[in-house]
Amino acid sequence: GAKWTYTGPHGEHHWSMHYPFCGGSFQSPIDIQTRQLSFDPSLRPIELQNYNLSANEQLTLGNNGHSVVLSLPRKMYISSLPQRYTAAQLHLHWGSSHLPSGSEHTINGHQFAAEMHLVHFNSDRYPNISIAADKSDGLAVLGVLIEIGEYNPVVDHFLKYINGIKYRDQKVQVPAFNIRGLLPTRLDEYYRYDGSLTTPPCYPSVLWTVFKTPVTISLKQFRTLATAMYSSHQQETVPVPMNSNFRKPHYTDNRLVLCSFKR
Ligand SMILES: NS(=O)(=O)c1cc(-c2ccccc2)cc(-c2ccccc2)c1
Ligand SMILES: [Zn+2]
Repeated sequence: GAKWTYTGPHGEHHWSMHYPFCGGSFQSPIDIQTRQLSFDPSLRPIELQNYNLSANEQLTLGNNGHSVVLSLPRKMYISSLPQRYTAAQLHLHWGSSHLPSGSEHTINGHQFAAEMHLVHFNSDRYPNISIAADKSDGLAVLGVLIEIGEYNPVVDHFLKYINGIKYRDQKVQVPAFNIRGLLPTRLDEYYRYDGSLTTPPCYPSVLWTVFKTPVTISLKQFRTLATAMYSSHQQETVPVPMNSNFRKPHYTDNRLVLCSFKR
């Protein structure tokens, strides 16, 4: 598709020129206002199957020009939703080394250092993620807020290979690991709303689950994430550093934002 960026003439305010849904409704991310939440007792703990991958398997870690993307095997899925949502990939959004705030979802206006998205598609209804991507019940994304603190040994399972994917379209194979370890302990406490892809084409096709509890990475890990990669190809004369790859929050309008927990 047409090129898009997070700043400049192809930045998010211009996305709708080539990607009309980006100017539409049900857009993500949003600012989660905890005083406006509706507790929904029917929101069950998130249940994940086959997330505990073995080191004998390999995953593809890539630079797609906008983020670091880790491919996930189809045996991984969410089993607690009305239909099976099968894993496709995970990727991150972050700030810059000078401004370590780059999450997409914010809580009461507070932006976290980064955010991880685990993208799943409705495999009960659609044969693959490309077909599912623009369907209203097509995708389910798990959002994990990331703040700077304790070193995160699980994130290093892929972060330590990031210098092999410095440039756009580079890929490396990495040993798989327990993807569950990337998520917070409490999978029963989360925010839930209907939204969209936070990047073009911004399809309003995402059932969002944002966990209440952030995970931490160390400042050193954050700086690695925020400074290692470029959005440009290796052979390009002008290297474009990849950072601040987050979309600004959108108005919730009259959308209900649910939560699975009281208080
Ligand atoms: N941020 S997100 O979760 O809404 C998201 C989902 C998907 C996505 C992935 C597979 C199938 C369908 C949708 C792709 C991206 C993306 C991020 C960076 C660059 C390009 C695309 C982002
Ligand atoms: Zn994302």
